[in-house]
Amino acid sequence: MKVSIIGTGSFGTSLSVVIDDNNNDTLMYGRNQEVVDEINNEHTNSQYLKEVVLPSNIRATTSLEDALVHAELIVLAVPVNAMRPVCREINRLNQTHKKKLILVHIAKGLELNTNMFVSDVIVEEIDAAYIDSLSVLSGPSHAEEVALRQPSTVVLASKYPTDLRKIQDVFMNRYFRVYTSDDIIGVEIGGALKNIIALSIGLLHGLGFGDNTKAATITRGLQEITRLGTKIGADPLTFLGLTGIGDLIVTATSMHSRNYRCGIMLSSGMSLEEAQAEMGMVVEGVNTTKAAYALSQKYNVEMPITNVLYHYLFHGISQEEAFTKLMMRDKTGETEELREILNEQVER
Ligand SMILES: NC(=O)C1=CN([C@@H]2O[C@H](COP(=O)(O)OP(=O)(O)OC[C@H]3O[C@@H](n4cnc5c(N)ncnc54)[C@H](O)[C@@H]3O)[C@@H](O)[C@H]2O)C=CC1
Ligand SMILES: O=C(CO)COP(=O)(O)O
Repeated sequence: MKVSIIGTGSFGTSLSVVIDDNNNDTLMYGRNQEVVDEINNEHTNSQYLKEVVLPSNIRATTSLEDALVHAELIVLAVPVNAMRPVCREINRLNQTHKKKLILVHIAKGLELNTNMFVSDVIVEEIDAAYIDSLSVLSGPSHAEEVALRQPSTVVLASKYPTDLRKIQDVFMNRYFRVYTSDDIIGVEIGGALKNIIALSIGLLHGLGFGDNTKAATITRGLQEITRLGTKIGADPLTFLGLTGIGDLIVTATSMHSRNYRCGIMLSSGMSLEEAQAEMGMVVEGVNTTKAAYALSQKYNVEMPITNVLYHYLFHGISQEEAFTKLMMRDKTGETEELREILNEQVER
């Protein structure tokens, strides 16, 4: 297949290796001329993936129109905050070309201010008449390891009933196993909200807290992600899978994770702005904490960790207040709140 990857950052570049290994004709679009030249001439992308040599047939362009014309399938591999402008531009260019688009996005987060899922942002910006299919690819998959062909497993979930098998073949191979799902809400919520928990655990790690506290945060974090997701209409089983607990483990326990590392930087006294600038790559957990906090209020779902991180990051509550809020909140059964939400779903 002819595949265009929109975005020459960490994950877009690592997926170019997978897609090229599967004998697809791979073109990357990037807005930065130097990065594009480096991919074409040196077959590296040293700003985002050090020590990785890309297959020499992967090409890159700074022309979004060329990428659109080339594509039988488009992989949208930009951060959440870039998804809307990029899709708007694709849609504008497509008024001339009138292509029916097969779209796969890989962004993990919620849009700031609108609190929307990425797939909904895409649908808002690209004319329905031009969308043939729209899927999300998500799961435990650090770009650094995918690019080195380390065995990884992900999930492809679609918004529309579509021929997922055809898309699965573009990505799947002996080191990149792709499962399918029809629960796009669950897959997107899991991918987005694990960043909040990873950021929290990075903070805890940096502040010197131990394994008990981290295990509690991962487990109770999954519980609150599942509560919000189920309330919004996700299948609760999705959170037991790769895009739920799987991505939570890989992100909340790894120095590859930008969210985890951002938490560590904050614990050393850096401001949010300083930590994000130092990272030089997207830290989706920051905006997603704001958006998820807003959703928890809107849907009246208890999300204590998200709530505390939100107030810690944006309203300067102290560590002591944060722990009091978490440890001394109203007494409850371990699964009581989730059970109530599940019962509501059954009644509907
Ligand atoms: N890095 C990883 O291991 C993984 C990342 N993701 C998700 O993928 C998304 C992208 O992440 P990364 O590739 O890691 O980010 P990154 O920070 O490494 O790269 C982002 C890329 O997007 C480009 N970009 C930003 N705004 C743009 C615009 N308006 N037009 C064109 N290009 C634009 C940047 O120039 C850069 O090349 C995020 O939502 C992240 O959560 C998903 C799976 C794994
Ligand atoms: O989503 C990821 C791996 O699955 C990467 O997480 P970070 O954005 O925290 O690096």
